Amino acid sequence: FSLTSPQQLNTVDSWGMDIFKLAELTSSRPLTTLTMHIFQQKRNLPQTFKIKEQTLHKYLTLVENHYHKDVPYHNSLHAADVTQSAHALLLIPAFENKFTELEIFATIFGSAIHDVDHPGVTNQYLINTGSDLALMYNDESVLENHHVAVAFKLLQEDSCDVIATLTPKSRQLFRKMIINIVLATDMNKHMDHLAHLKTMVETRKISNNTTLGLENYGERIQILQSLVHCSDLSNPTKTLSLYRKWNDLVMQEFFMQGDLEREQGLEISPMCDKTTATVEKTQVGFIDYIVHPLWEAWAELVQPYCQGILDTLEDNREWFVCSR
Ligand SMILES: CC(=O)CCCOc1nc(Oc2ccc3c(c2)CO[B-]3(O)O)c(Cl)cc1C#N
Ligand SMILES: [Mg+2]
Ligand SMILES: [Zn+2]
Repeated sequence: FSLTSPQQLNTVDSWGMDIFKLAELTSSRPLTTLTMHIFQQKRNLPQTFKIKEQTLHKYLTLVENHYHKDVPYHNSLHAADVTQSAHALLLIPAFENKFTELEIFATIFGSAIHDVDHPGVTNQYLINTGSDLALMYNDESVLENHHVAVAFKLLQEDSCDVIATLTPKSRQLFRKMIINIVLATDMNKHMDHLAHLKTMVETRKISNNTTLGLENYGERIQILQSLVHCSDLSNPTKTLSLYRKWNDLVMQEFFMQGDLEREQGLEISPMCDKTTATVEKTQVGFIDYIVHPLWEAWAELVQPYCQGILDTLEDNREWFVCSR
């Protein structure tokens, strides 16, 4: 797997990396290529945790194969995009030497697996249709629980256990962090999460200490959860051409779900009815109620490092307003 790393990979540290181009160059194995590159070239994690290159490659290939190629948005390209975005956010100077190697490992790993085996429909759809997954997880964070369970199940495959060399204590902490990070990507948890982030920003202001509160696990994991959640909702903060590509893909996925709901005589979910939805209105609403408040809080927490990202988000919103 000494992939001659496509020159695209030398933009892996930047916010504007074109992951679509990487997918073309790697015959659509972007997740494995990108994550190997970040682990090895950028973070030296196999060295730190004595992970054999073959084990890491085999596991990432298995994970990538468990993303659905026929799902327009929630496939391995989205996972690669979130992983690269999370990697770029971890490089913010405010975080320099703030997180342990295990926390960095968990953040990159958690991003790579955070949507594995996503079926291309929402939690609500799985609940409404009485799916086996909803039955399994009692309607609570159904997809997110499934993503974590699949990721850990795949570790048990032959020579795929990338955390075999960790001490039992580190394995336990790693697993706890992955569960906390991936379950925090459930949109049902978004408002609680945003409230906690705002509290963290306020307390930092009051105590006007410039350093981030990183005393206890609760605060540390909350920053990593926010970092991955922001990466998961980063499409509108990227260059307009990238954002419009992601938007086309997610609307295809939503409309496919709407078609399924119409066929089954179910109420059609918000944003999923291709006969009524106006894509631009959907995006302006998503930015105004979800994405901008989150990124505004995040930018304040790490100021001034994400001001440019917030500016792009606001410009992109204006573009969608004018184009509807
Ligand atoms: C162009 C975009 O920015 C698309 C982002 C996804 O578009 C939405 N996603 C929403 O919620 C989720 C956000 C994250 C995720 C999921 C659902 C399931 O897996 B995931 O972790 O990727 C909501 Cl509520 C609205 C939109 C809109 N538009
Ligand atoms: Mg998800
Ligand atoms: Zn996602």
